[in-house]
Amino acid sequence: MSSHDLVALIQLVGFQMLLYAGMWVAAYAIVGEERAAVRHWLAFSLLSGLGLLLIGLRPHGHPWVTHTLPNLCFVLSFVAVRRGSELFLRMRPLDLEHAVLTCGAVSMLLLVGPDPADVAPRVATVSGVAAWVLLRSSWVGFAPVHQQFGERTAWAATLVPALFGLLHFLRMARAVASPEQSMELDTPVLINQAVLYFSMVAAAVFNLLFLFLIVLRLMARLTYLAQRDPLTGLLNRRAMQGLLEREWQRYARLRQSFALISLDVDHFKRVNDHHGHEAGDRALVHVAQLLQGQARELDGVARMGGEEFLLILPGHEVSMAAQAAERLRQALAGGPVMLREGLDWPLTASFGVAAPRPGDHELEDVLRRADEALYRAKAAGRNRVVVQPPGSSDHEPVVQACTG
Ligand SMILES: Nc1nc2c(ncn2[C@@H]2O[C@H](COP(=O)(O)OP(=O)(O)OP(=O)(O)O)[C@@H](O)[C@H]2O)c(=O)[nH]1
Repeated sequence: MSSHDLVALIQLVGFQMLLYAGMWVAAYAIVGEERAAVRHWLAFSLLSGLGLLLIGLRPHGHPWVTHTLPNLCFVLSFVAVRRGSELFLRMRPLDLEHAVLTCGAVSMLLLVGPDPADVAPRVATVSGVAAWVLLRSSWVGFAPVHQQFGERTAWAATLVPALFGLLHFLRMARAVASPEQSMELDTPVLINQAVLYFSMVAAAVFNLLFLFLIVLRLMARLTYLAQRDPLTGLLNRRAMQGLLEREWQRYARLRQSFALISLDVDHFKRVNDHHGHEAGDRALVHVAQLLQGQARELDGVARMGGEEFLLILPGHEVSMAAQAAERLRQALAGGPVMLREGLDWPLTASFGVAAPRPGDHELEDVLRRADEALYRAKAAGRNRVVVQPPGSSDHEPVVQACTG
């Protein structure tokens, strides 16, 4: 490859990086929580693109601009890409290490200056930073990517940067071992061509993969939000409907039991009327936390609307569910809720418990009995659990526990 062709390749890679910078600018508007990471990746693409285009200006231009400045850009871009990835993967950024690396490399480059006789220290510095950042992030980043996005993604996200890091390591080793053979990036030798071709591939893999991972994360977040009640974070009615249908199918096909606990906070309107909607919200969050805290991992806990909640307990017979409901009732009634600083309020709830039984044709039969039991609990004076045991008449629920 001629010197002219190599410069053209450098400029091509530079423009490619600027294109990715444009992509991150466009992505910035939609990425929400990932903005901090995207800012770093935008800086990475911009700085490395700028550095490459400045190299493309050689032999014209001031040596500080065409020799030292590009290398400064590369050092900063490598640190930026690593910090962005740490933020994206929810790792604690290693800022002390970043600062030491940046200060050390920048001081070295400024100290050495653009003199053509000092190619080796410049190459060793930049390739050393690149090798360290790429190899170390691949090593440390594998586990979090694996945990969050799966094994194949982890290999894709770490193998290419690791190989690119290895290439930089070889370039650094050559600059240290035989400084006289060390060549700037625009010198047409094999290692420089390899670095440039590989950087095209690595940049494409990195930028497109991480854009894809951002989209994946956004989709997961949207799915999560579509299933949650915004105030309490519990499942919403729609998500609970899905769980109910799944459990009903299991019961209908395999006779695997499940039970429902329907509960409604007593005299909740008074909280709003006396202390305002915000205090009411605080009380609802308290109930939600209590229910979620007591539930098993496989139980479903939903806010069905207003001050009404529903729990589904897979594998539970009705008697076990009644005991669970009684525990919840006692826990709620056991202490007042702090509605705000200095304001405690006694809160109780009424509970209705039901489970499928022979003769049920559809899920609605069980839901109706749970609602009926709850209605009876309210009618009987509130703050109690009413159970409709399997086999009893729909119209004769049993008062299982009663206080208040
Ligand atoms: N703060 C707050 N209040 C809500 C919310 N959703 C519904 N409510 C209120 O919940 C109250 C429900 O009142 P009612 O249906 O009369 O029931 P209650 O006062 O709990 O009486 P019983 O159920 O008969 O014990 C109403 O005042 C609603 O405005 C909410 O998201 N936040």
